[in-house]
Amino acid sequence: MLEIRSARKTFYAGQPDEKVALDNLDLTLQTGEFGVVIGSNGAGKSTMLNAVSGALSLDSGAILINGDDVTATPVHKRATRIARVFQDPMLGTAASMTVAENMLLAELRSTKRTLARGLNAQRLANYKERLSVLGLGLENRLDTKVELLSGGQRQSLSLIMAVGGSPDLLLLDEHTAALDPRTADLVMQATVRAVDSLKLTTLMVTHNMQHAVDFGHRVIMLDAGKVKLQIGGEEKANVTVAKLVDHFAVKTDAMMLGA
Ligand SMILES: Nc1ncnc2c1ncn2[C@@H]1O[C@H](COP(=O)(O)OP(=O)(O)OP(=O)(O)O)[C@@H](O)[C@H]1O
Repeated sequence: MLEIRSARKTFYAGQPDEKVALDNLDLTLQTGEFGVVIGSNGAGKSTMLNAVSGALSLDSGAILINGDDVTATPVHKRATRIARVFQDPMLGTAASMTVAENMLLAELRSTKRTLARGLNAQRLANYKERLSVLGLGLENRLDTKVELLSGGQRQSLSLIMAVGGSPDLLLLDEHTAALDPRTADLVMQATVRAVDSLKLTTLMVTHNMQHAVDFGHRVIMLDAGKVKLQIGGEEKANVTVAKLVDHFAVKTDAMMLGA
């Protein structure tokens, strides 16, 4: 479970270009819930993820993970509980190493074990099983160098590597934004399979309205550092891209009228 309580973050406080990025933002994500965060540029989406991961400290407010207040916990300590996948498919994996070696690296990072026993049969079987969850055939390419994989396969590998340590929370930071539309859809399907099978509590930021409609349990719309709208349950099941875009349009009209 993730709780963000009255989170406030101001950049350049007291200066002419002061910017309130998070404005007493409140958000709760239940254990096993998949929340999809949308919002126009500058709404505060990245700032919120950075505050949750610990990359950015809040001016005030609190972040709780499974009831533990981690607000003052440094980013490297929080990393043991939080997995994060970024936009760039090149970032999360080592290109010159094989799929299996990348999986081993991720395992060692999350468990602090030594390389002593390396890629033994038990580990390889475990990696195959974990990779098969993605439905991309990566389990049959353990000896392939990662540089030979497509961007989508590579991003999906990053995802499965990130969640190997059974994190309390998965943060997806526009992780399909750098991919072509077809590949982005494939990665989203692989993401949902991984999230469902591992029952991960997930917060995903996306600019892709179709993905916000198609995936996740709840759409969370941010605006000016606050949660403007949340759509879950039955309403989420029936929401359309047009309806979501309407909500953006309302805001834009209001801004044009100087509201
Ligand atoms: N490091 C920073 N220094 C100064 N201002 C910042 C910084 N990070 C974000 N901001 C400002 O805070 C506000 C929120 O930015 P943020 O990046 O969180 O928005 P976003 O919703 O992620 O936008 P986008 O969709 O463009 O990524 C913006 O006005 C932005 O200019």
